[in-house]
Amino acid sequence: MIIYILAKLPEIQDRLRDEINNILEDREDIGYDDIAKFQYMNQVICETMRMYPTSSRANRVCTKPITINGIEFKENFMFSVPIYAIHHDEKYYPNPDEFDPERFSPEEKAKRDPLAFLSFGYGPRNCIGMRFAEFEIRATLAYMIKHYKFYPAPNSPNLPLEIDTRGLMKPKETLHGSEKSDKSVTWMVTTSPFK
Ligand code: HEM
Repeated sequence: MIIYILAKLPEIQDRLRDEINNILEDREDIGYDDIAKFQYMNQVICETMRMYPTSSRANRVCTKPITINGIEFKENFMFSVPIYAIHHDEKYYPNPDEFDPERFSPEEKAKRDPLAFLSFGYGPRNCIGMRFAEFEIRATLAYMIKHYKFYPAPNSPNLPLEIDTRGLMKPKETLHGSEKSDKSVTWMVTTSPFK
């Protein structure tokens, strides 16, 4: 999904590439210390996960009765926290269908309730693989953006993508590869070696 978005938004892709090249310079290896410096990349990833959270909801069971904002939760009540709906709530994210990594600048983030971003869930039962996933995504993205430039394939749907929120998030439309594809073309975007 993130590569698709970057193919559609070349200015953001170029800014991200500048950041990666500034930090890695000519090095091929990507270390833990580098990952912590990828501020703009972090913003791009968070904004992708805001618009297209992998899980559209998190489920919980009420262990003791409680009333919150006038809503009574009885013991053993099952309920869902609507991640997708919260991530698209104008109250937290004005113009929510626009992809804007600036929403996750340190200044903007500090103004927002941390519970307005729930891609990995929250609390003692949040995603156990979060730190691993965060590292893996950043290292993979740094390598891909450093070495390739991504373009949208013909007939690729425009942003924002319509998504199916049943179960794990997926686009409603198939993201087609290019008909002129060669070995360097992925299933959803055309690529060309960057150097
Ligand atoms: C982008 C990648 C990932 C996303 C967006 C994601 C998202 C989530 C979400 C939303 C939850 C539910 C949290 C809650 O209810 O508060 C969850 C739970 C979980 N995730 Fe992930 N996850 C990712 C990667 C991973 C990886 C790489 C692993 C394992 C290596 C993993 C293992 C788990 C496990 C075991 C749980 C259940 C935790 C529990 O019930 O205590 N996840 N994840």
